[in-house]
Amino acid sequence: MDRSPRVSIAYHSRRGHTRVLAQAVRAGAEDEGAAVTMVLVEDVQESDWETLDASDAIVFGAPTLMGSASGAFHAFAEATSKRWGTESWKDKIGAGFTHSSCKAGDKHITLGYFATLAAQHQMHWVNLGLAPGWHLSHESEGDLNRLGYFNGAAAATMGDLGTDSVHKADIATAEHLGRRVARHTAVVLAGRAVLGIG
Ligand SMILES: Cc1cc2nc3c(=O)[nH]c(=O)nc-3n(C[C@H](O)[C@H](O)[C@H](O)COP(=O)(O)O)c2cc1C
Repeated sequence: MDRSPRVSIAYHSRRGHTRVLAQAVRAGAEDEGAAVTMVLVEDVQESDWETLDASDAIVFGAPTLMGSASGAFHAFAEATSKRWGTESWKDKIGAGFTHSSCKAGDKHITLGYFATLAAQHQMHWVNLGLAPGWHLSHESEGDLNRLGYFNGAAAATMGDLGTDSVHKADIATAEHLGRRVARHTAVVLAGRAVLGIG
């Protein structure tokens, strides 16, 4: 493969916490050599659609609101139906992350929804790839994947706290996801090049 993996992060954030995660995913992916573009799903321009269409991987991100991805993200997901119709995102890499106030807060539904959206587009889902942290008595809240999710990166910040309070372990977990997506995308691109399947 003679080019960097192209990774887009398509996300929504109301108050900035999910943006902190998006920036961490970006940092991790860039650390692994990916070219990363951020797409704000509440304001998708034609150039953003072109960026998404040209991406090797798309990472979905949104706060969990009322037990699922935010309404703005769902509106974006509906707008991707044109790509669904043309199967133009088929075989891209997909992954996801979410933030909410509660430690659990039904975030698994948001991550599961992202995986379903990727499956509808016939994409390949990359999970978090971490054992759960902070689940044995000698472990700590500072562990990677401290909230114990598998389908993507999840973070929790109490509802009255600002973006400075996003937990360092959650930021590191999001960085891990970005590195994993970039690495896996590079492997897929190299494999396709060797096999001559584009
Ligand atoms: C309408 C609404 C619904 C919410 N629903 C949930 C929820 O289901 N679970 C949860 O843990 N937090 C919930 N929250 C808290 C949000 O997840 C939290 O404000 C959000 O993740 C902050 O991220 P942001 O700064 O990126 O917008 C809700 C907040 C609002 C305003």
